[in-house]
Amino acid sequence: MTASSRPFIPRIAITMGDPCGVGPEIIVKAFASKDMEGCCCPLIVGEPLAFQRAIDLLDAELTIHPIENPSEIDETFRPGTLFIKSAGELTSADIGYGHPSRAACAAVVESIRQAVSWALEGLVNAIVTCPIHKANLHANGFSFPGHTEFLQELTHTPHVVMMLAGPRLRVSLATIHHALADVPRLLTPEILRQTIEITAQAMLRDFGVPSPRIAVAALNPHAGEAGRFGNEEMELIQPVIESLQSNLYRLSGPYSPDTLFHRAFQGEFDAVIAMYHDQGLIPIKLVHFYDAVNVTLGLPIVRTSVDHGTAYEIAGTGTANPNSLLEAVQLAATIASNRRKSSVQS
Ligand SMILES: NC(=O)C1=CN([C@@H]2O[C@H](COP(=O)(O)OP(=O)(O)OC[C@H]3O[C@@H](n4cnc5c(N)ncnc54)[C@H](O)[C@@H]3O)[C@@H](O)[C@H]2O)C=CC1
Ligand SMILES: NCC(=O)COP(=O)(O)O
Repeated sequence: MTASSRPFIPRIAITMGDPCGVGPEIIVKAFASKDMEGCCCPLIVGEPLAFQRAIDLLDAELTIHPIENPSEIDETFRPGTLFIKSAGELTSADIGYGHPSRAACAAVVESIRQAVSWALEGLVNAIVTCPIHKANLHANGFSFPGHTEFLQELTHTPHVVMMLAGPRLRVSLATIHHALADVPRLLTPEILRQTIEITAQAMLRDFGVPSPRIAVAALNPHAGEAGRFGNEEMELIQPVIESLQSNLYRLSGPYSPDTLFHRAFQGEFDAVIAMYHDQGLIPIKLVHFYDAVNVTLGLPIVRTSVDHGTAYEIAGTGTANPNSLLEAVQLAATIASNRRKSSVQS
């Protein structure tokens, strides 16, 4: 078989996240299972000590194989070997379970930076990130609210959208990590337009959904009840929806938020645009906590992530569920393949 006739197996860099949380454990569980078999060629960027500790904790049948460059691995995944690029030198004392570590911050940030740099160079087809402890990073000089904004900066992307995607519900956020009191001021026609258009493009190209049905949530109860509970629907959301009617996607709303997510979950819509973080994430985590994936839409690279955080309180207990990570890897592979197909066609 020639290189060009070989099936496309995406190479995926997975970042360790905070080594004091559940990141290394869920990675080890994923690498020890057969669930990634055939889907990709995965490698890790992080602190090898954290992975050896997780292997020992779980008594996993895995061997660590250090690498320097993704091109060193060319085989479709089979359980047994954890290929890892070291991202800094930490000691066991630096990565105590379940509490923030100042010493680990540089390696956490470097692992993300390295994965993005490989993706921009075309050495990997996608990156998957494990959770970081935001407050700890902020306290130690990291100036971004989270991965999303850091990746936006590293890739010089003007606007990105956070989507949480589960099997029956997909939600894009018009605003992300902000105080609730700031949300009405941050919701501008431009932000709404970009969120809707980037979501529509991703539904078409990345998710392969033709003519996607996109529903826009209202901000206020009962979609404002004709102005009685707020004017954002009449003055902002409705005009933006009317200005964006397209023959590529089906856009509608603004809908009462209290019933919209149920309707989308029942299959009436392919994606929902939520106005703020908890409006969108509460419903999706209620129904898809273990199988939703965080996807950054609009980037030139493919990035997915687990939907959960560092879970410090269970770190080191061996009880972390790896399913969101497995879903994130599968979705990254699917998006990478879909992007490749669309670039071949165009
Ligand atoms: N993508 C990322 O980097 C994310 C990072 N975070 C960060 O994580 C830290 C902790 O955030 P929390 O709000 O406490 O959320 P969390 O998701 O870490 O924990 C919430 C609850 O879910 C449980 N949980 C989380 N993941 C689990 C898993 N894989 N298996 C079993 N149980 C699990 C935890 O034990 C806890 O009871 C914060 O610093 C936050 O900023 C939160 C979300 C995403
Ligand atoms: N609540 C979702 C979240 O915090 C993920 O943020 P990011 O690190 O992916 O930007």
